[in-house]
Amino acid sequence: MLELTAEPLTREAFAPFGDVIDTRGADFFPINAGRTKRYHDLAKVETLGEEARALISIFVSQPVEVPLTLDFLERHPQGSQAFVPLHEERFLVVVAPPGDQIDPARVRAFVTDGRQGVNYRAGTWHAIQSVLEREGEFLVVDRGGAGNNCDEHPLAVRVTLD
Ligand SMILES: NC(=O)N[C@@H](O)C(=O)O
Ligand code: NI
Repeated sequence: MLELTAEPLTREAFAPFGDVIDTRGADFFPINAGRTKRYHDLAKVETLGEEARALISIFVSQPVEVPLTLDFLERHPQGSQAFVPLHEERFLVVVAPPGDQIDPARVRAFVTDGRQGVNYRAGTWHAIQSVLEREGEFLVVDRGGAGNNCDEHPLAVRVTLD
């Protein structure tokens, strides 16, 4: 069983796996006669393969128990997948770099601070949505289309919080 302690999520640490969606530390430009700050292009949406298109969904998730025990990670080879909390929900993120095998030494666990969202780049191995403390609502942007877009890889992981 791989034992991990979740680290606070940062853009830098998450860079090998995708993007952190957050206004803090991001550039913006004014639009709408200066009334709006556009935090532009915060994450790369990937929709690959046949009949590919971007989907916008809302996930309503029940909270996970901590320590979180996992027996697999999944990946979406044909597209990215973004999760943005709608009510400052915190969630756990367990990831491994793209590739056909998972190297346990390269698996990382993060905890978000409620304001952060994540965008898993296509092929990044990740745990399924794991909200903490209370029911969570997430805006999800991912890929629809033909063919398989979800692979599972067995992996036994136990994630604790500091
Ligand atoms: N299955 C599904 O749409 N959700 C998962 O991909 C997930 O990462 O939660
Ligand atoms: Ni997923």
